[in-house]
Amino acid sequence: MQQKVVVYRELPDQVLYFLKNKFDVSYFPTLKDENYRDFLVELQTAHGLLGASMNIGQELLNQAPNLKVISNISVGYDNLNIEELKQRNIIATNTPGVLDDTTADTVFGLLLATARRMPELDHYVKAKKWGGTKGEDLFGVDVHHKTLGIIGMGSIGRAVAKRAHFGFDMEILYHNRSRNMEAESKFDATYCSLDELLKKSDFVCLMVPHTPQTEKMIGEREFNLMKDSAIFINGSRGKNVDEEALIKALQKKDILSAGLDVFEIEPVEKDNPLLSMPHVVTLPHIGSATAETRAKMAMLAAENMAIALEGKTPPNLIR
Ligand SMILES: NC(=O)c1ccc[n+]([C@@H]2O[C@H](COP(=O)([O-])OP(=O)(O)OC[C@H]3O[C@@H](n4cnc5c(N)ncnc54)[C@H](O)[C@@H]3O)[C@@H](O)[C@H]2O)c1
Ligand SMILES: O=C(O)[C@H](O)CO
Repeated sequence: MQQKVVVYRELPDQVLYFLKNKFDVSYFPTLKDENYRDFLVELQTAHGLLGASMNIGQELLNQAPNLKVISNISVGYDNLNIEELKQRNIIATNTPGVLDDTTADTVFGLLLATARRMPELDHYVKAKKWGGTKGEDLFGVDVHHKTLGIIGMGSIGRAVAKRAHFGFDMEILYHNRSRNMEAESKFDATYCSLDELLKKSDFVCLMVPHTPQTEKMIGEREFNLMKDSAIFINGSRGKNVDEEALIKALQKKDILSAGLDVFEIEPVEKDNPLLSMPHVVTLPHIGSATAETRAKMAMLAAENMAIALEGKTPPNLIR
């Protein structure tokens, strides 16, 4: 009998074709209130679940008694409780590597856009305010030759460092769980304590996973340590930051501005004060979202699923 895979994300045709060749596929390109019941019914007989970012807790797992594999189309897996999955003999996989450059492009783009106030200036031009001379009130700050502090020198952190070092002559400081020799030798990055990084950096870029240890790791104390001229960039997870403290730091001008791809609550709440700060640049958690990279992530997730359901160890097993 064919094994069943439930998919809860829209997939490129070739990925769907690949899965359908091997499995009985129940496909939910989007999950809404209207089809959630059907999704739960399909889950009852599913061996695999493939998608991205849905929080998969006990309640959902109780609806999936035959589940053996969860394949995330993302590198982050804070939507899963790995210990709980282990107890249930369910294995999980993610999609590292294939999104590094695309995500680093977004993060660096966010850094540039925030430093040079590009969204604000775009509004200024389109609002037909561009008359005569442009005064200092429209100026941004330089990125090149400044100091970039990267917290989390993993795959994406290194791709950000590469851009900063080779493209912008930046000095790179980093803080990580352990020293990263590749970053030190290739990008001249200097390892330092979190506090030292916060005090010395012109740009602070957060690239750690969301775990119990990183939850709200950047809060009031950390914003106070940053320079008044610092620009904070978060390309990781919103929950790694105390968002209330970030809002206060921006309001009190303890830091200059922020570029954010991620928020504590997503989609971001409509009354979030960050949305009414013109100098704060916001993106809708879109770091890896190009058609090419999302297709690669989806195919890698499908391959992980296929290998795992064959009873073999998938390349991106989360341990
Ligand atoms: N914005 C987006 O669309 C987007 C895209 C991809 C990834 N992400 C996020 O970025 C994260 C990092 O991705 P990656 O592929 O570089 O992962 P990675 O595992 O290669 O790197 C993470 C790094 O963080 C370090 N780290 C972990 N906990 C730490 C701590 N408490 N203190 C200091 N350093 C710590 C690790 O040592 C590692 O070097 C993902 O987990 C995900 O949450 C966001
Ligand atoms: O973790 C990831 O891969 C990104 O945040 C996309 O969800």
